[in-house]
Amino acid sequence: MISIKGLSKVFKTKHQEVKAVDDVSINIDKGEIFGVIGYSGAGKSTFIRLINRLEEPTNGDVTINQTNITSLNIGKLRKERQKIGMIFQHFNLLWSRTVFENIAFPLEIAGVSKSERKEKVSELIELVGLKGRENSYPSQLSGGQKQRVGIARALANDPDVLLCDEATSALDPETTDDILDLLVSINKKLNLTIIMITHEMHVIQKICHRVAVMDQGKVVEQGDVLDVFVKPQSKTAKRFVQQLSPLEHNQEGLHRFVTNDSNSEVVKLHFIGNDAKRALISDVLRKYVVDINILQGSISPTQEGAYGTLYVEISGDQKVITETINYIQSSGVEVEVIQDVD
Ligand SMILES: Nc1ncnc2c1ncn2[C@@H]1O[C@H](COP(=O)(O)OP(=O)(O)OP(=O)(O)O)[C@@H](O)[C@H]1O
Repeated sequence: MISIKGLSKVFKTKHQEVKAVDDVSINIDKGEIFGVIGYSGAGKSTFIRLINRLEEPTNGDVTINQTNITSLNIGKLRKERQKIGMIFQHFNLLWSRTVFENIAFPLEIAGVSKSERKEKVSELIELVGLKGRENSYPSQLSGGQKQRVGIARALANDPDVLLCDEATSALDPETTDDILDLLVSINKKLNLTIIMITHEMHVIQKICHRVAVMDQGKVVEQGDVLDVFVKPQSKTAKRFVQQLSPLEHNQEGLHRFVTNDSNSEVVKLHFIGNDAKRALISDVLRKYVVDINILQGSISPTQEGAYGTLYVEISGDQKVITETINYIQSSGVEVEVIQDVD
């Protein structure tokens, strides 16, 4: 549905050139929530602004529903932009207008009649959970409520795509989760495609189906959220994943828990999707005469299912330990034998 090919943006200043976005290619499916994560300065904001041409690309193409956005003249671009909603970190509301008037604004610009505007705005107010606040001004609203107005306004012209530029970065953790839940429910209800720019791995974990990791203008990794979380390939993705769930990727200090029994192996088990719900340990103990000492573990939910990691020490007869590991592996749970326990 969205095809981004070889997209680049070079900013030329007096003394230097900055490649803010460097040859980025991404395909996004209809109804997908696609996350783009990167540290400050990675080029995320520039990238998202290139999609609706708030920023003009230096090179490359953005095609949405077969329309090449990059080649449109300004008149056609304006029309096409009505199908691309956008929300911002600092909400960008009109402070002299009420909630109702803010949401009605894009409809006024699109030339929608007063009675239709009223109907549509009421529908949107209901959708984002702001009933009763129609006549409030932005200054009278909390951050979460302001972003709900931003979302309603972005949806006014029934867009095909919603661009979210750090939409939860100014909110506290609880309000962030409320807004993320709202975005998921809108995505499901309207089958709306959402592109989410963020520096928070929690946002990706909670709502995205796929993710691209940006570093110095380039996409250094992209894939299903579960895959990137379980097996991050790039240095940047590894850093992000580790921040979110340090336990899973940090085996330092494990030596404090192992028995140092010569007849034991320390292994790391990776559970993905439905495997995370299995009672694997009791299953193994019913089948094999071994002891299992749980060292550390965690489980994290994502939009695409849960993933978890468990470090265990398996003790017993070496032959039986090997059989146990083979059995766990054959049941679909990935096993990594840890040779040197830190
Ligand atoms: N208008 C501009 N003129 C010159 N350089 C710019 C301009 N906008 C962005 N840049 C540079 O492009 C690079 C990418 O910036 P961008 O804001 O896209 O990154 P970001 O990942 O969104 O970071 P942040 O989250 O801090 O905004 C940075 O080096 C920035 O200084």
